[in-house]
Amino acid sequence: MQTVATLVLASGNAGKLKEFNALLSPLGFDVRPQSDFSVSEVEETGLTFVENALLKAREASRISGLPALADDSGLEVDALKGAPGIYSARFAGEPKSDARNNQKLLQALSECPEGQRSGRYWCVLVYLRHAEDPVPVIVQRSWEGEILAHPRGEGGFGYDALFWVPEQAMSAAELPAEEKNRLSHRGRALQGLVDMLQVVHG
Ligand SMILES: O=P(O)(O)OP(=O)(O)OP(=O)(O)OC[C@H]1O[C@@H](n2cnc3c(O)ncnc32)[C@H](O)[C@@H]1O
Ligand SMILES: [Mg+2]
Repeated sequence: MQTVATLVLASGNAGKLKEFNALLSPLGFDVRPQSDFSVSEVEETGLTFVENALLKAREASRISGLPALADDSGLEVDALKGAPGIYSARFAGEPKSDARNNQKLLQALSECPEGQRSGRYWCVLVYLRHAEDPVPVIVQRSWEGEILAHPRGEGGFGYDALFWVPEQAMSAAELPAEEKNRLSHRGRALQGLVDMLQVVHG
């Protein structure tokens, strides 16, 4: 297949990289992880997903000299006033650990009854043509769900085993990968981004 574009993925998260590859490779994108260029993790100092995604994309593009795609995402839980939000990756502190983050989430909701455990994943994608691109392409999507009281399923990453998807009657970790990519915050944001790239950049 003809390569439509080469880009660097500004993420060190193996779960995200797997999902991006599955979605972008069939569309003809040559997707390179930022580790190929020894891009190190930037400090995520923003107060919004979009600021953090911009910081990540800019750094990856600056170091690699390629267009960059960054994802800043997280889980917003209503009963926790939106936490862990932009702090989802480091909810239980450093070093980042999905297992400890999940434990902390269960603990924080231990008194919260069924029916009051609503939440959503957010994904903000930023695409930069180059490090100083003044016209970033930005797409944000959410995915509604409920936080389970016990983990279910082995797939996905992050909080997926605790994220119940009512329409499918499964946790995100029980959904087949293609199904998660079709429904998820990241999958739908990426679809939106690809559509916008065709309009904005031809
Ligand atoms: O910044 P990069 O290098 O991309 O990797 P990261 O894991 O630090 O990524 P974020 O800063 O964007 O934090 C997002 C966190 O939100 C959670 N998360 C986001 N999308 C998710 C998904 O599809 N399934 C499960 N958890 C998700 C998960 O805990 C991630 O670590
Ligand atoms: Mg991060």
